[in-house]
Amino acid sequence: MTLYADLVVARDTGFRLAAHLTIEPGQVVALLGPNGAGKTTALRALAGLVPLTDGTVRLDDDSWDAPPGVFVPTEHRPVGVVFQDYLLFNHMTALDNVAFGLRARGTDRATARTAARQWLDKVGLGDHALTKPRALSGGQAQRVALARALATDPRLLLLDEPLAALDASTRVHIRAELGRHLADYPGHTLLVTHDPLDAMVLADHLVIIEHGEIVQQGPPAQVARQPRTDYVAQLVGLNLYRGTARDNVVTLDDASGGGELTVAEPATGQVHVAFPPTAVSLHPRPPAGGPRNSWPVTVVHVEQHAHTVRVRLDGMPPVLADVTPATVAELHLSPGTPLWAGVKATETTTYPS
Ligand SMILES: Nc1ncnc2c1ncn2[C@@H]1O[C@H](COP(=O)(O)OP(=O)(O)OP(=O)(O)O)[C@@H](O)[C@H]1O
Repeated sequence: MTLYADLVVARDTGFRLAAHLTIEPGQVVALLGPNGAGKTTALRALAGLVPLTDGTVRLDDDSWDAPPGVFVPTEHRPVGVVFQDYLLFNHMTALDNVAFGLRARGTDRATARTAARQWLDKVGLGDHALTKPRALSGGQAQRVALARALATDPRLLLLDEPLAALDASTRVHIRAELGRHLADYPGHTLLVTHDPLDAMVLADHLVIIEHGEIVQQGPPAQVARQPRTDYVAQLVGLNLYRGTARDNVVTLDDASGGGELTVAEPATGQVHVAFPPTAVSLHPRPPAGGPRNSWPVTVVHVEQHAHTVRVRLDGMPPVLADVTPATVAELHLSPGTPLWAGVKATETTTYPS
């Protein structure tokens, strides 16, 4: 059951979205792009909140939009949406908010409330069933919105900047939790976000749009390795690993390339470690002094962007480094050059995975 979307939406402001998306069952596709690129328009077109000007949206043979003949309104699409500001009803309890979607689809009151209670338990809010949204924290409100979207058993889950309203520390936890729910969700997910970290951690496939058109797509690691535009290079330029933390040392998984990193914040258990390519320094010999990580690497690829050069290096772990053109000349960087990579522990961010 593939979701096919050939989205064409022309606005009278002159903006035109023309993007082709496919999402497989269980897949999480992240749609990234600068302000005004057309991300929300794409999400709204899938939800049936904006009709297509041309193209089609269909789930296998079930057509939802195919102008001029076919348009299935939102309430008749098997779609769950989590909006950035959650759009919870303030006069209703958390339970009634979650039950609402089911009631709107014709489920009787008792069945809707039973299902809503189960979903609140699943997102860890069983004790807050009778709380009204204003008395919930941002993270709790986000979970209610997710439970409401999932309670209707949608085939397509649409998440519009689902973590944007949260403060940084809550965001870390809710991101990990959302990742667990998405891993269990068998349907198709589209995540619209500005945040490359959300996209890299939560999605299997990135689609980047600029000016209404797709400029690049692929698995996160591939897009990060081979960005095609400056915007993409800046956006996804993130070294991201998984491993097991014990105090300040993280032993990286084989899938992340192995090796060990010393991090600033002590942690235990499974974690992600991230740092930007600008935090990586390159040296001809092992760098001396300071609380830094250093390990031997070999240059795989050197790519010039507008103001920096991105260097892809193999090692344990492999790493991306952004350096100046002067450094490229000074260190004679070309594929095969052996070097040492250095990253200060204080430049790393660690969070539970
Ligand atoms: N209801 C509307 N009527 C006409 N034009 C619209 C409407 N909504 C959005 N647009 C225009 O469509 C274009 C794409 O907007 P959209 O909100 O989809 O971008 P976005 O990538 O989601 O941006 P942001 O990250 O700022 O939310 C913009 O030029 C915007 O002005």
